Amino acid sequence: MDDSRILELGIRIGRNTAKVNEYLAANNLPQPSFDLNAPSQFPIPDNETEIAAARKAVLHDCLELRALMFGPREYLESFQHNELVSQQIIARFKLAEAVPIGGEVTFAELADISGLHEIHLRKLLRLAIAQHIFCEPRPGVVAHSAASRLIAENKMLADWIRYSTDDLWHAAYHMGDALARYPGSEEPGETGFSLANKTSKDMFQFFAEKPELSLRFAAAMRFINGRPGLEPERVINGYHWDKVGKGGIGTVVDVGGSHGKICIELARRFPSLSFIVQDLDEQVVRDAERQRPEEVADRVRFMAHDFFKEQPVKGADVYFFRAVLHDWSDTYAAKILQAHIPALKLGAKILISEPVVPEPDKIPAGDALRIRANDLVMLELFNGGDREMADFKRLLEKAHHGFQFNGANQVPGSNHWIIEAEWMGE
Ligand SMILES: C[S@@+](CC[C@H](N)C(=O)[O-])C[C@H]1O[C@@H](n2cnc3c(N)ncnc32)[C@H](O)[C@@H]1O
Repeated sequence: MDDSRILELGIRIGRNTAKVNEYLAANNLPQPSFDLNAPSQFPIPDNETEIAAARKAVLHDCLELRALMFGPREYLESFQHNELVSQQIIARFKLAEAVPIGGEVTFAELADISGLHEIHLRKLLRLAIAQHIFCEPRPGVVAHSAASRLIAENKMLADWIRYSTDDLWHAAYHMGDALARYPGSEEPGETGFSLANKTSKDMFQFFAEKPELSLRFAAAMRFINGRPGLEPERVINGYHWDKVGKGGIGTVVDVGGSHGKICIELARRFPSLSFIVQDLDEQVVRDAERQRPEEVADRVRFMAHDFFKEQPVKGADVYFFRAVLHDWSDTYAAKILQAHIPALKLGAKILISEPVVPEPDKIPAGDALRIRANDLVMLELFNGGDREMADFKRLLEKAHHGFQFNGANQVPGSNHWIIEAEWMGE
Protein backbone atom coordinates (compact mmCIF):
# COMPACT_ATOMS: atom_id res chain seq x y z
CA MET A 1 0.00 0.00 0.00
CA ASP A 2 2.83 2.37 0.93
CA ASP A 3 4.33 2.40 -2.54
CA SER A 4 1.00 2.75 -4.34
CA ARG A 5 1.46 5.34 -7.11
CA ILE A 6 -2.27 5.75 -7.64
CA LEU A 7 -2.80 6.45 -3.97
CA GLU A 8 0.11 8.90 -3.92
CA LEU A 9 -1.36 10.72 -6.93
CA GLY A 10 -4.87 10.70 -5.47
CA ILE A 11 -3.68 12.14 -2.15
CA ARG A 12 -1.58 14.80 -3.88
CA ILE A 13 -4.49 15.75 -6.14
CA GLY A 14 -6.70 16.08 -3.06
CA ARG A 15 -4.14 18.15 -1.18
CA ASN A 16 -3.42 20.51 -4.07
CA THR A 17 -7.09 20.86 -4.96
CA ALA A 18 -7.78 21.87 -1.36
CA LYS A 19 -5.01 24.48 -1.59
CA VAL A 20 -6.50 26.00 -4.73
CA ASN A 21 -10.01 25.85 -3.29
CA GLU A 22 -8.96 27.60 -0.08
CA TYR A 23 -7.31 30.33 -2.14
CA LEU A 24 -10.47 30.88 -4.19
CA ALA A 25 -12.62 31.01 -1.06
CA ALA A 26 -10.24 33.32 0.84
CA ASN A 27 -10.19 35.76 -2.09
CA ASN A 28 -13.90 35.61 -2.85
CA LEU A 29 -13.15 34.18 -6.28
CA PRO A 30 -15.75 32.12 -8.13
CA GLN A 31 -15.60 28.32 -8.27
CA PRO A 32 -14.37 26.94 -11.62
CA SER A 33 -17.31 26.28 -13.88
CA PHE A 34 -18.49 26.14 -17.49
CA ASP A 35 -21.72 28.03 -16.72
CA LEU A 36 -22.50 30.88 -19.09
CA ASN A 37 -21.14 33.64 -16.88
CA ALA A 38 -18.15 31.79 -15.44
CA PRO A 39 -14.74 33.48 -15.86
CA SER A 40 -13.01 32.42 -19.05
CA GLN A 41 -9.64 31.98 -17.36
CA PHE A 42 -8.72 30.36 -14.06
CA PRO A 43 -8.43 33.33 -11.71
CA ILE A 44 -4.94 32.94 -10.23
CA PRO A 45 -2.76 36.05 -10.56
CA ASP A 46 0.85 35.74 -11.72
CA ASN A 47 2.40 36.52 -8.38
CA GLU A 48 0.59 33.61 -6.66
CA THR A 49 3.28 31.16 -7.70
CA GLU A 50 2.52 28.56 -5.02
CA ILE A 51 -1.19 28.36 -5.91
CA ALA A 52 -0.37 28.32 -9.62
CA ALA A 53 2.04 25.42 -8.98
CA ALA A 54 -0.63 23.53 -7.01
CA ARG A 55 -3.09 23.95 -9.88
CA LYS A 56 -0.50 22.80 -12.42
CA ALA A 57 0.29 19.74 -10.30
CA VAL A 58 -3.42 18.82 -10.17
CA LEU A 59 -3.66 19.02 -13.96
CA HIS A 60 -0.57 16.85 -14.46
CA ASP A 61 -1.37 14.33 -11.74
CA CYS A 62 -4.93 13.89 -13.03
CA LEU A 63 -3.57 12.91 -16.43
CA GLU A 64 -1.20 10.34 -14.94
CA LEU A 65 -3.85 8.95 -12.59
CA ARG A 66 -6.30 8.67 -15.47
CA ALA A 67 -3.77 6.76 -17.60
CA LEU A 68 -2.93 4.39 -14.72
CA MET A 69 -6.59 3.82 -13.92
CA PHE A 70 -7.20 2.89 -17.56
CA GLY A 71 -4.29 0.49 -17.85
CA PRO A 72 -2.35 0.17 -21.14
CA ARG A 73 -5.08 -1.30 -23.32
CA GLU A 74 -7.97 0.99 -22.39
CA TYR A 75 -5.54 3.90 -22.31
CA LEU A 76 -4.61 3.34 -25.96
CA GLU A 77 -8.28 2.99 -26.85
CA SER A 78 -9.13 6.19 -25.01
CA PHE A 79 -7.59 8.47 -27.70
CA GLN A 80 -10.38 9.80 -29.91
CA HIS A 81 -9.52 10.90 -33.42
CA ASN A 82 -12.77 12.87 -33.37
CA GLU A 83 -11.85 14.99 -30.40
CA LEU A 84 -11.41 18.16 -32.47
CA VAL A 85 -14.15 17.62 -35.03
CA SER A 86 -16.79 19.47 -33.01
CA GLN A 87 -14.58 22.58 -32.75
CA GLN A 88 -13.80 22.38 -36.46
CA ILE A 89 -17.50 22.39 -37.37
CA ILE A 90 -18.36 25.09 -34.81
CA ALA A 91 -15.67 27.39 -36.23
CA ARG A 92 -16.31 26.60 -39.87
CA PHE A 93 -20.11 27.01 -39.72
CA LYS A 94 -19.93 29.89 -37.22
CA LEU A 95 -22.27 28.07 -34.85
CA ALA A 96 -21.17 29.94 -31.73
CA GLU A 97 -22.10 33.33 -33.23
CA ALA A 98 -25.51 31.92 -34.21
CA VAL A 99 -26.60 31.21 -30.61
CA PRO A 100 -27.73 34.27 -28.64
CA ILE A 101 -25.68 34.90 -25.47
CA GLY A 102 -27.99 34.07 -22.58
CA GLY A 103 -30.72 32.86 -24.98
CA GLU A 104 -31.65 29.56 -26.59
CA VAL A 105 -32.21 28.11 -30.06
CA THR A 106 -33.56 24.77 -31.16
CA PHE A 107 -31.45 22.38 -33.22
CA ALA A 108 -33.92 22.99 -36.07
CA GLU A 109 -33.43 26.78 -35.93
CA LEU A 110 -29.66 26.41 -35.79
CA ALA A 111 -29.78 24.01 -38.74
CA ASP A 112 -31.64 26.67 -40.73
CA ILE A 113 -29.13 29.39 -39.87
CA SER A 114 -26.02 27.27 -40.54
CA GLY A 115 -27.21 25.32 -43.57
CA LEU A 116 -26.27 22.03 -41.85
CA HIS A 117 -28.74 19.17 -41.83
CA GLU A 118 -30.51 19.06 -38.47
CA ILE A 119 -29.57 15.46 -37.74
CA HIS A 120 -25.87 16.10 -38.48
CA LEU A 121 -25.87 19.33 -36.51
CA ARG A 122 -27.40 17.57 -33.49
CA LYS A 123 -24.80 14.78 -33.52
CA LEU A 124 -21.92 17.24 -33.77
CA LEU A 125 -23.21 19.62 -31.14
CA ARG A 126 -23.97 16.82 -28.74
CA LEU A 127 -20.30 15.81 -28.95
CA ALA A 128 -19.39 19.45 -28.27
CA ILE A 129 -21.81 19.55 -25.34
CA ALA A 130 -20.13 16.45 -23.90
CA GLN A 131 -16.92 18.54 -24.07
CA HIS A 132 -18.46 21.51 -22.16
CA ILE A 133 -18.87 23.51 -25.38
CA PHE A 134 -22.56 24.66 -25.44
CA CYS A 135 -25.18 23.03 -23.24
CA GLU A 136 -28.60 21.49 -23.81
CA PRO A 137 -30.82 22.88 -21.04
CA ARG A 138 -33.80 20.89 -22.35
CA PRO A 139 -33.81 18.18 -25.01
CA GLY A 140 -33.58 19.76 -28.48
CA VAL A 141 -32.60 23.22 -27.21
CA VAL A 142 -29.08 24.67 -27.35
CA ALA A 143 -27.61 27.43 -25.19
CA HIS A 144 -24.12 28.75 -24.55
CA SER A 145 -21.67 27.47 -21.97
CA ALA A 146 -18.76 29.69 -20.93
CA ALA A 147 -16.58 27.93 -23.53
CA SER A 148 -18.92 28.35 -26.53
CA ARG A 149 -19.61 31.93 -25.44
CA LEU A 150 -15.89 32.61 -25.60
CA ILE A 151 -15.78 31.38 -29.20
CA ALA A 152 -18.74 33.66 -30.04
CA GLU A 153 -17.21 36.72 -28.39
CA ASN A 154 -13.50 36.35 -29.09
CA LYS A 155 -12.86 36.49 -32.83
CA MET A 156 -9.13 35.90 -32.41
CA LEU A 157 -9.87 32.68 -30.51
CA ALA A 158 -12.34 31.64 -33.23
CA ASP A 159 -9.61 32.30 -35.82
CA TRP A 160 -7.15 30.24 -33.78
CA ILE A 161 -9.62 27.32 -33.61
CA ARG A 162 -10.22 27.54 -37.34
CA TYR A 163 -6.47 27.58 -38.04
CA SER A 164 -5.80 24.74 -35.63
CA THR A 165 -8.64 22.45 -36.72
CA ASP A 166 -8.25 23.16 -40.41
CA ASP A 167 -4.70 24.06 -41.45
CA LEU A 168 -2.84 22.34 -38.62
CA TRP A 169 -5.02 19.25 -38.60
CA HIS A 170 -4.67 18.67 -42.34
CA ALA A 171 -0.92 19.24 -42.16
CA ALA A 172 -0.63 16.74 -39.28
CA TYR A 173 -2.66 14.16 -41.16
CA HIS A 174 -0.35 14.38 -44.20
CA MET A 175 2.92 14.45 -42.24
CA GLY A 176 3.44 10.69 -42.50
CA ASP A 177 3.20 10.89 -46.31
CA ALA A 178 5.65 13.80 -46.36
CA LEU A 179 8.16 11.93 -44.17
CA ALA A 180 7.92 8.91 -46.47
CA ARG A 181 8.21 10.94 -49.66
CA TYR A 182 10.95 13.36 -48.51
CA PRO A 183 13.00 11.57 -45.84
CA GLY A 184 15.13 13.95 -43.79
CA SER A 185 14.03 16.98 -45.81
CA GLU A 186 14.80 20.46 -44.48
CA GLU A 187 12.73 22.06 -47.24
CA PRO A 188 9.73 24.12 -46.06
CA GLY A 189 7.80 23.08 -49.17
CA GLU A 190 8.15 19.32 -48.59
CA THR A 191 5.85 18.94 -45.61
CA GLY A 192 2.50 17.67 -44.45
CA PHE A 193 1.18 21.17 -45.07
CA SER A 194 2.42 21.25 -48.66
CA LEU A 195 1.00 17.81 -49.45
CA ALA A 196 -2.33 18.73 -47.83
CA ASN A 197 -2.50 21.86 -49.97
CA LYS A 198 -0.89 20.43 -53.11
CA THR A 199 1.74 23.16 -53.13
CA SER A 200 5.52 23.34 -53.09
CA LYS A 201 5.41 26.73 -51.37
CA ASP A 202 5.98 27.17 -47.64
CA MET A 203 2.87 27.95 -45.61
CA PHE A 204 3.55 31.70 -45.45
CA GLN A 205 4.13 32.05 -49.20
CA PHE A 206 0.99 29.98 -49.78
CA PHE A 207 -1.04 32.14 -47.38
CA ALA A 208 0.34 35.36 -48.90
CA GLU A 209 -1.66 34.61 -52.05
CA LYS A 210 -4.82 33.98 -50.03
CA PRO A 211 -5.55 37.12 -48.00
CA GLU A 212 -8.36 35.48 -46.03
CA LEU A 213 -5.97 32.77 -44.76
CA SER A 214 -3.07 35.08 -44.03
CA LEU A 215 -5.24 37.52 -42.06
CA ARG A 216 -6.73 34.59 -40.17
CA PHE A 217 -3.23 33.35 -39.32
CA ALA A 218 -2.23 36.82 -38.13
CA ALA A 219 -5.34 36.93 -35.91
CA ALA A 220 -4.45 33.49 -34.54
CA MET A 221 -0.96 34.84 -33.70
CA ARG A 222 -2.53 37.83 -31.94
CA PHE A 223 -4.57 35.36 -29.90
CA ILE A 224 -1.51 33.25 -29.04
CA ASN A 225 0.24 36.39 -27.81
CA GLY A 226 -2.46 36.77 -25.19
CA ARG A 227 -2.10 33.22 -23.88
CA PRO A 228 -0.87 32.87 -20.30
CA GLY A 229 2.92 32.93 -20.43
CA LEU A 230 3.11 34.51 -23.88
CA GLU A 231 1.75 37.98 -23.16
CA PRO A 232 3.93 40.93 -24.30
CA GLU A 233 4.46 41.79 -20.62
CA ARG A 234 6.65 38.68 -20.25
CA VAL A 235 9.02 39.79 -22.99
CA ILE A 236 9.15 43.27 -21.50
CA ASN A 237 10.13 41.87 -18.11
CA GLY A 238 12.42 39.22 -19.59
CA TYR A 239 15.12 41.51 -21.03
CA HIS A 240 16.99 44.68 -20.05
CA TRP A 241 15.31 46.86 -22.70
CA ASP A 242 16.34 49.95 -20.74
CA LYS A 243 19.95 49.23 -21.74
CA VAL A 244 19.23 49.01 -25.48
CA GLY A 245 21.01 51.62 -27.61
CA LYS A 246 23.06 54.60 -26.46
CA GLY A 247 21.79 56.78 -23.64
CA GLY A 248 18.54 54.85 -23.80
CA ILE A 249 17.93 55.83 -27.45
CA GLY A 250 17.81 52.86 -29.75
CA THR A 251 16.13 51.01 -32.58
CA VAL A 252 14.60 47.56 -32.49
CA VAL A 253 13.59 45.64 -35.61
CA ASP A 254 10.92 42.98 -34.99
CA VAL A 255 11.61 40.54 -37.82
CA GLY A 256 8.52 38.49 -38.77
CA GLY A 257 6.70 40.55 -36.15
CA SER A 258 3.21 40.21 -37.66
CA HIS A 259 0.75 42.17 -35.48
CA GLY A 260 3.59 44.01 -33.67
CA LYS A 261 1.96 43.60 -30.26
CA ILE A 262 5.29 43.21 -28.47
CA CYS A 263 6.74 46.39 -30.00
CA ILE A 264 3.58 48.37 -29.27
CA GLU A 265 3.82 47.46 -25.59
CA LEU A 266 7.58 48.05 -25.53
CA ALA A 267 7.04 51.47 -27.12
CA ARG A 268 4.55 52.39 -24.39
CA ARG A 269 7.07 51.43 -21.73
CA PHE A 270 10.30 52.79 -23.29
CA PRO A 271 9.63 56.21 -24.85
CA SER A 272 13.15 56.62 -26.25
CA LEU A 273 13.13 53.38 -28.26
CA SER A 274 11.87 53.17 -31.85
CA PHE A 275 10.55 50.05 -33.52
CA ILE A 276 10.18 48.68 -37.01
CA VAL A 277 7.91 45.67 -37.36
CA GLN A 278 8.52 43.65 -40.51
CA ASP A 279 6.49 40.89 -42.09
CA LEU A 280 6.25 39.18 -45.42
CA ASP A 281 2.68 39.87 -46.26
CA GLU A 282 1.69 43.40 -47.28
CA GLN A 283 -1.94 42.74 -46.22
CA VAL A 284 -0.93 41.63 -42.74
CA VAL A 285 1.43 44.58 -42.40
CA ARG A 286 -1.20 47.14 -43.40
CA ASP A 287 -3.84 45.50 -41.20
CA ALA A 288 -1.47 45.62 -38.22
CA GLU A 289 -0.68 49.26 -39.00
CA ARG A 290 -4.40 50.10 -38.97
CA GLN A 291 -4.71 48.55 -35.50
CA ARG A 292 -1.65 50.40 -34.10
CA PRO A 293 -2.62 52.72 -31.23
CA GLU A 294 -2.22 56.39 -32.13
CA GLU A 295 0.00 57.22 -29.16
CA VAL A 296 2.88 55.05 -30.48
CA ALA A 297 2.36 55.73 -34.19
CA ASP A 298 5.51 57.86 -34.51
CA ARG A 299 7.74 55.17 -32.94
CA VAL A 300 6.29 51.89 -34.23
CA ARG A 301 6.54 51.61 -38.00
CA PHE A 302 5.42 48.65 -40.09
CA MET A 303 7.25 47.45 -43.17
CA ALA A 304 6.76 44.62 -45.67
CA HIS A 305 10.02 42.67 -45.95
CA ASP A 306 10.99 39.11 -46.83
CA PHE A 307 13.50 38.02 -44.19
CA PHE A 308 15.34 35.78 -46.65
CA LYS A 309 16.36 38.96 -48.51
CA GLU A 310 18.99 41.44 -47.30
CA GLN A 311 17.81 43.32 -44.20
CA PRO A 312 17.08 46.90 -45.37
CA VAL A 313 17.17 48.49 -41.90
CA LYS A 314 20.86 49.04 -41.29
CA GLY A 315 22.56 49.71 -37.99
CA ALA A 316 19.68 48.92 -35.60
CA ASP A 317 20.59 48.01 -32.02
CA VAL A 318 18.43 44.90 -31.80
CA TYR A 319 17.02 42.48 -34.39
CA PHE A 320 14.28 40.62 -32.56
CA PHE A 321 12.98 37.22 -33.72
CA ARG A 322 9.98 35.97 -31.83
CA ALA A 323 8.62 32.53 -32.68
CA VAL A 324 10.29 32.88 -36.07
CA LEU A 325 13.43 30.73 -36.19
CA HIS A 326 11.69 27.61 -34.85
CA ASP A 327 9.57 27.59 -38.00
CA TRP A 328 12.62 26.83 -40.09
CA SER A 329 15.14 24.00 -40.40
CA ASP A 330 18.76 24.91 -39.59
CA THR A 331 19.55 25.50 -43.27
CA TYR A 332 16.79 28.10 -43.62
CA ALA A 333 17.16 29.61 -40.13
CA ALA A 334 20.85 30.17 -40.95
CA LYS A 335 19.86 31.86 -44.25
CA ILE A 336 17.59 34.24 -42.30
CA LEU A 337 20.42 35.19 -39.94
CA GLN A 338 22.88 35.56 -42.83
CA ALA A 339 20.52 37.94 -44.64
CA HIS A 340 21.02 40.29 -41.67
CA ILE A 341 24.82 40.39 -41.74
CA PRO A 342 25.15 43.33 -44.18
CA ALA A 343 22.91 45.40 -41.87
CA LEU A 344 24.67 44.62 -38.60
CA LYS A 345 26.86 47.12 -36.80
CA LEU A 346 29.46 45.81 -34.35
CA GLY A 347 27.77 44.93 -31.08
CA ALA A 348 24.26 44.68 -32.62
CA LYS A 349 22.16 42.19 -30.75
CA ILE A 350 20.15 39.30 -32.18
CA LEU A 351 17.39 38.41 -29.73
CA ILE A 352 15.57 35.13 -30.19
CA SER A 353 12.37 34.71 -28.20
CA GLU A 354 10.91 31.23 -28.40
CA PRO A 355 10.77 27.95 -26.49
CA VAL A 356 13.98 26.12 -25.66
CA VAL A 357 13.44 22.39 -25.30
CA PRO A 358 15.06 21.02 -22.14
CA GLU A 359 17.35 18.03 -22.56
CA PRO A 360 15.31 14.80 -22.42
CA ASP A 361 16.17 13.95 -18.80
CA LYS A 362 15.35 17.50 -17.65
CA ILE A 363 11.82 17.77 -19.05
CA PRO A 364 9.31 17.85 -16.18
CA ALA A 365 7.07 14.79 -16.71
CA GLY A 366 3.93 16.91 -16.72
CA ASP A 367 5.26 19.18 -19.49
CA ALA A 368 6.51 16.52 -21.89
CA LEU A 369 3.24 16.12 -23.80
CA ARG A 370 2.87 19.84 -24.51
CA ILE A 371 6.55 20.36 -25.38
CA ARG A 372 6.70 17.37 -27.73
CA ALA A 373 3.36 18.17 -29.41
CA ASN A 374 4.26 21.85 -29.96
CA ASP A 375 7.58 20.85 -31.49
CA LEU A 376 5.80 18.69 -34.08
CA VAL A 377 3.66 21.60 -35.29
CA MET A 378 6.69 23.16 -36.98
CA LEU A 379 7.70 19.81 -38.48
CA GLU A 380 4.22 19.38 -39.97
CA LEU A 381 4.20 22.90 -41.38
CA PHE A 382 7.79 23.74 -42.37
CA ASN A 383 10.22 20.91 -41.53
CA GLY A 384 11.31 23.14 -38.63
CA GLY A 385 11.00 22.61 -34.91
CA ASP A 386 11.83 23.77 -31.41
CA ARG A 387 15.50 23.58 -30.45
CA GLU A 388 17.54 22.64 -27.42
CA MET A 389 20.07 25.22 -26.20
CA ALA A 390 22.98 23.41 -27.86
CA ASP A 391 21.05 23.53 -31.17
CA PHE A 392 20.79 27.33 -30.93
CA LYS A 393 24.54 27.62 -30.36
CA ARG A 394 25.17 25.36 -33.37
CA LEU A 395 22.75 27.37 -35.49
CA LEU A 396 24.51 30.64 -34.70
CA GLU A 397 27.88 29.09 -35.55
CA LYS A 398 26.48 27.66 -38.78
CA ALA A 399 25.10 31.07 -39.78
CA HIS A 400 28.44 32.87 -39.19
CA HIS A 401 31.32 32.68 -36.70
CA GLY A 402 30.76 36.42 -36.08
CA PHE A 403 27.58 35.67 -34.09
CA GLN A 404 28.64 35.35 -30.47
CA PHE A 405 26.25 33.51 -28.15
CA ASN A 406 25.93 35.78 -25.10
CA GLY A 407 23.55 33.67 -23.03
CA ALA A 408 19.88 32.99 -22.49
CA ASN A 409 17.23 33.59 -19.85
CA GLN A 410 13.94 31.85 -19.41
CA VAL A 411 11.18 34.45 -19.41
CA PRO A 412 9.59 34.27 -15.93
CA GLY A 413 6.29 32.37 -16.04
CA SER A 414 6.74 31.39 -19.68
CA ASN A 415 8.09 28.53 -21.77
CA HIS A 416 9.76 31.16 -23.95
CA TRP A 417 13.40 32.10 -23.48
CA ILE A 418 15.27 35.15 -24.66
CA ILE A 419 18.54 34.17 -26.28
CA GLU A 420 21.03 36.94 -26.94
CA ALA A 421 23.69 36.83 -29.63
CA GLU A 422 26.02 39.69 -30.53
CA TRP A 423 27.55 40.58 -33.87
CA MET A 424 31.34 40.60 -33.52
CA GLY A 425 32.11 41.30 -37.16
CA GLU A 426 33.42 39.26 -40.08
C1 LIG B 1 4.94 32.06 -35.95
S1 LIG B 1 4.68 33.65 -36.61
C2 LIG B 1 5.28 34.68 -35.31
C3 LIG B 1 4.72 36.07 -35.38
C4 LIG B 1 5.18 37.01 -34.26
N1 LIG B 1 6.61 37.19 -34.23
C5 LIG B 1 4.68 36.50 -32.92
O1 LIG B 1 5.48 36.15 -32.05
O2 LIG B 1 3.46 36.43 -32.76
C6 LIG B 1 5.93 33.78 -37.85
C7 LIG B 1 5.87 35.07 -38.63
O3 LIG B 1 6.88 35.06 -39.64
C8 LIG B 1 6.35 35.70 -40.79
N2 LIG B 1 7.10 35.26 -41.98
C9 LIG B 1 7.12 34.04 -42.55
N3 LIG B 1 7.91 34.02 -43.63
C10 LIG B 1 8.42 35.27 -43.74
C11 LIG B 1 9.34 35.87 -44.64
N4 LIG B 1 9.88 35.17 -45.64
N5 LIG B 1 9.66 37.16 -44.43
C12 LIG B 1 9.12 37.87 -43.40
N6 LIG B 1 8.25 37.36 -42.51
C13 LIG B 1 7.90 36.06 -42.67
C14 LIG B 1 4.92 35.22 -40.82
O4 LIG B 1 4.11 36.00 -41.66
C15 LIG B 1 4.54 35.27 -39.36
O5 LIG B 1 4.00 36.52 -39.03
